[in-house]
Amino acid sequence: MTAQIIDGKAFAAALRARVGGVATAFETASGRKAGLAVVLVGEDPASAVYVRSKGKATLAANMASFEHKLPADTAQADLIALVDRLNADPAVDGILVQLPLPAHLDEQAVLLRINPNKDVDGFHPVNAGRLATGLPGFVPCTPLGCLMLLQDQLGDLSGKEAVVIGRSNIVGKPMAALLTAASCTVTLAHSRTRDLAAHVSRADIVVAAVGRAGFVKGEWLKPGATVIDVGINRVEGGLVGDVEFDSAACVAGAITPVPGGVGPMTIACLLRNTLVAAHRNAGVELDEAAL
Ligand SMILES: Nc1nc2c(c(=O)[nH]1)N[C@@H](CN(C=O)c1ccc(C(=O)N[C@@H](CCC(=O)O)C(=O)O)cc1)CN2
Repeated sequence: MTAQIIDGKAFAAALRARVGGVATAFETASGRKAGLAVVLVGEDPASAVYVRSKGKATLAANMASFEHKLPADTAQADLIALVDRLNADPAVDGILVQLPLPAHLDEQAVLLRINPNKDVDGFHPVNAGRLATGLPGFVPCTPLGCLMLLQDQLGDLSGKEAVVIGRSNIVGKPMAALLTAASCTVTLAHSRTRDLAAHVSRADIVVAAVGRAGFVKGEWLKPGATVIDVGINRVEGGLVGDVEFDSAACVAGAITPVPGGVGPMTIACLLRNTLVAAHRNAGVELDEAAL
């Protein structure tokens, strides 16, 4: 193995500490804590773990955490009514509805109901539009975390060839938009892409977000490429990413592990977005780029 391992866990811990310091200063300046409301519907075990982690991380960063746990058979109207109450609550700066929702609920309608200025997940189409057009808004946490890791690793990304594999609204599309804004030349590849290996072989940066264990092979990579693995696939023996780690680590210059790479950045960026929302809502100045 020759690749450097990108330690997302350590980077995320440092970001959470920085957010905690700024959150304390925010409380002094505004007379209240920044607040994050998290809504969990049902009992999906992985979602319950993520929601618990979010609550703990929020409190540890000196912000207020409001957890709303609803039964799996919650009606659409009741969930919408809760979102409306959170939209109107001045103690709540950020609202997050944990995904996936149970199948009977209309996810898009729920996400559309969140006030875009409290949409710290960055999933509302208004925030997607702001990202696409370079306006200030909220960027989805996982791609934002990937961008931070890439900039820490490579510095200026301008002119780099980047391939993003996966075109979801939550990761692939915003990731491509962020890399475009960072002046990369971006290919957004997906399940219908022909000769994916040829695209990947030209890339300085590969972001894999396809949701298929070990899908990207080491022999596809350009030697020295930086590989960001967004996949979290549960297989016998534990968690693996979308990249075949052992073969990729022999060719890449740097690679994120799974676990301990991109995953921890998701929650750290959620805290960051919540603190940004609090400053905007309270009219307290913040150097957002420095956070
Ligand atoms: N409303 C949202 N729902 C979901 C999101 C999201 O960003 N907003 N993302 C995922 C789940 N998620 C946070 O919600 C999340 C996933 C993974 C991790 C993480 O730290 N993973 C660890 C491994 C954890 C394990 O052992 O299972 C890692 O990769 O190192 C954090 C948050 C879907 N839903």
